[in-house]
Amino acid sequence: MSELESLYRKVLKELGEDTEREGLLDTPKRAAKAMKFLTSGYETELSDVVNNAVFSSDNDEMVVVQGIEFYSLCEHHVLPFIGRCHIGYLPNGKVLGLSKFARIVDMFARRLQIQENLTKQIAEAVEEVTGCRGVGVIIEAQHMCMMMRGVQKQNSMMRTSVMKGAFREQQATREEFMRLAGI
Ligand SMILES: Nc1nc2c(ncn2[C@@H]2O[C@H](COP(=O)(O)OP(=O)(O)OP(=O)(O)O)[C@@H](O)[C@H]2O)c(=O)[nH]1
Ligand SMILES: [Zn+2]
Repeated sequence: MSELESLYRKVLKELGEDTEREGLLDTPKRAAKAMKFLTSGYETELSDVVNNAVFSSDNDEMVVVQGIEFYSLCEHHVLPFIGRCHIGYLPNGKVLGLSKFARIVDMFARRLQIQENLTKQIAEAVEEVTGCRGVGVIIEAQHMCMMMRGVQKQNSMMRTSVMKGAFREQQATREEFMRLAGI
């Protein structure tokens, strides 16, 4: 039994559960496996995710990848926050393989996070791998710690953004991004 598995067993016992009953026999193992997956971003590096899928291109117009869904865990309550991420960038001779945007999002989402930091880490990663002239990231998410417990608000949405380079300096670039991202 792994350390994580035995800790989950202890948690179940502390909650007053009978860990020997049929339905719970494999639960510590399953929970440990699930949590390892949900935090697998800690074992992932940007270079592995990108896998050299950066291609030369003389198209220097804005590229937007809209609506990348993600599942993360808030670092305060270890409860899920779930949402969508929109990424835009202005290439500077190099473009990134399309699927890699989603892989970058997952790499950072599968860690304990706050939404603001997740947004910033994604923007910095896109900037680092593409050397782009600017990048914008917007995340819209709902936090289970605010829905299932605590203040129990079901309909609020948190929207965070990070704008870098031309996206920060030029209003028109920022607006084009918002329009293409459907915000
Ligand atoms: N800014 C930000 N806050 C977050 C995020 N995820 C959770 N939180 C907040 O973190 C705060 C933690 O507040 P505390 O007062 O220490 O914890 P708490 O008593 O459980 O707070 P309540 O949720 O208000 O019951 C709460 O306001 C959460 O809503 C996030 O991604 N970004
Ligand atoms: Zn929380």
